[in-house]
Amino acid sequence: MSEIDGGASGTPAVVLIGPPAAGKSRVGRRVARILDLPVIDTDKVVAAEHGPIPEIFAFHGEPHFRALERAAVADALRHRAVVSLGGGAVLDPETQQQLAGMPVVLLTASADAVAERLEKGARPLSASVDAWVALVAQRRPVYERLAAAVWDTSARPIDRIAAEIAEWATDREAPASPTEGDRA
Ligand SMILES: Nc1ncnc2c1ncn2[C@@H]1O[C@H](COP(=O)(O)OP(=O)(O)OP(=O)(O)O)[C@@H](O)[C@H]1O
Ligand SMILES: O=C(O)C1=C[C@@H](O)[C@@H](O)[C@H](O)C1
Ligand SMILES: [Mg+2]
Repeated sequence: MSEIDGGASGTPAVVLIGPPAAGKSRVGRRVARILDLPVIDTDKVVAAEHGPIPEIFAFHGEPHFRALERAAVADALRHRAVVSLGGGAVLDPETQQQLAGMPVVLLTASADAVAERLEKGARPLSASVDAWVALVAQRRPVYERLAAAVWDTSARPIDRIAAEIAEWATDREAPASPTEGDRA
């Protein structure tokens, strides 16, 4: 299953949020594989439909990108899938409302861990570690408020983190064991 076609209608098994380079895309792919679900990466959806994200920022500006992102996120959150959101998607009030009650997992990472990762990709709002640190400091309250669980990806293998998140999501959906009263 690709990262841009979402699969069946429903609610997500896991929604990954967090700062740029925290690992949302990589971890999302692995969690989806374990759960045998499609993965939807909203950055990839926007890029597939509208072109590379750095170009959208450069030619049309951030507000335009956010509008495209909001639509992609709203659609993704209506699917039975593992959904990886873009790092800034949670700033949108409509998205915040839609995430209420969903299995939202925050991925975090230290500045040191991210320093190496930022070298590998073009991220318009995180061109330097200092920019990343400032952006995370500003967003942290929103990330933490929306998260039902948190994993730090700084120093642990992606496979272990993904296995734990998949287990958490499965447990969360398991029907509660019957109480005395229910069994009667
Ligand atoms: N637990 C980890 N250990 C080591 N490297 C990791 C880990 N998680 C992610 N990475 C690396 O960090 C980089 C960024 O990961 P990824 O693209 O998944 O982040 P992201 O949160 O989706 O970022 P963005 O917000 O830019 O989409 C990749 O090179 C990935 O291999
Ligand atoms: O943190 C952000 O605001 C962004 C993160 C990326 O995932 C992309 O969605 C885009 O580069 C913006
Ligand atoms: Mg990503």
